[in-house]
Amino acid sequence: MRRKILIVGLGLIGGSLAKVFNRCGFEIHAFDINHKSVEIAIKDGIVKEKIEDLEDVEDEYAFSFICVPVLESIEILEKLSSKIKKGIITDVGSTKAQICRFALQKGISNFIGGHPMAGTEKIGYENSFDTLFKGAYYFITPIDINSKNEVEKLKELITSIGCRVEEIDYNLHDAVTGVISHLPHIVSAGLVNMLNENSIFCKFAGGGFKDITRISSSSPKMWADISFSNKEVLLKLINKYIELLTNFKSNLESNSYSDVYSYFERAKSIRDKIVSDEIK
Ligand SMILES: NC(=O)c1ccc[n+]([C@@H]2O[C@H](COP(=O)([O-])OP(=O)(O)OC[C@H]3O[C@@H](n4cnc5c(N)ncnc54)[C@H](O)[C@@H]3O)[C@@H](O)[C@H]2O)c1
Ligand SMILES: O=C(O)C(=O)C[C@]1(C(=O)O)C=C[C@@H](O)C=C1
Repeated sequence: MRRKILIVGLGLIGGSLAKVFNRCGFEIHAFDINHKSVEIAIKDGIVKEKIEDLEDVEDEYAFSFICVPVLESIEILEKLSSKIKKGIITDVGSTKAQICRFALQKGISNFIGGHPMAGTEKIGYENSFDTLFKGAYYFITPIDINSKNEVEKLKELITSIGCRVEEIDYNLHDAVTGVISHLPHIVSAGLVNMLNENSIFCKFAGGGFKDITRISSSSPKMWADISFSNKEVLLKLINKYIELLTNFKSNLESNSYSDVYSYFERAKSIRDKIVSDEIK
């Protein structure tokens, strides 16, 4: 008998997981408020069964993945944890402190937080693909009440789809992703918001602008949820970023060429190292 995986939220990430787990031989069942995406996935041969209502979920899944925007995830976890007692429940949300604290508070010991550091600016099942996670880092944020055996089982599953698993404390996770993912999305959207639609700026936007703003085509719901879910971290980071720009501004005002040069020189050296480490 094929082992079963439940996916709640069959969008870009849920759909990509469904595709890779189906390829690995699991039987996939799925629930999404957008029933169409599950129906298409059944036609594609990716999903075997559509769950009509989360109240009807049976305790038959080895793994259940919550793949909805982060502010929706807690309610889903609350519902699933009242039904699923034998298998592991995990999520893919971009923030981890809020949901892990909730699981701790409610004593949901079969919940183990997760987060793949892979994605695109596209939304929905129609843009999902089975190689999205290949070679990507995948954070796992266990809590004290998890069984070590179950944490190992989740790590094994994630490794089997080609990810590099990193176990990390949930607070540290949110501090790190605040810097390398959440603040960059806020900044990128800010640059785009400086323009007006159809303006001369849009017409002439070149490679540089398109590179730094690609991620601004991402889901507004996903990013509004992340911003509130990681609010305390982001408020501090935004202050730091304002300070950085303020320093740059005063160096420019005072014609301090060497300081302005150093701003770009430091950035180049760090960015070049990130890219060269990736190739190794
Ligand atoms: N997109 C990325 O780059 C990326 C990367 C890593 C993690 N994540 C995380 O993955 C999660 C999903 O993001 P995505 O990119 O797949 O978004 P998406 O918009 O492509 O998919 C979300 C899906 O969840 C469904 N949904 C929304 N609310 C629901 C609910 N209450 N019950 C059932 N289904 C619901 C939507 O209909 C949609 O199909 C988010 O928590 C996000 O933070 C995203
Ligand atoms: O490549 C992109 O489009 C992404 O934004 C992916 C990205 C990221 O910031 O790196 C976005 C959010 C996730 O939680 C993980 C990955």
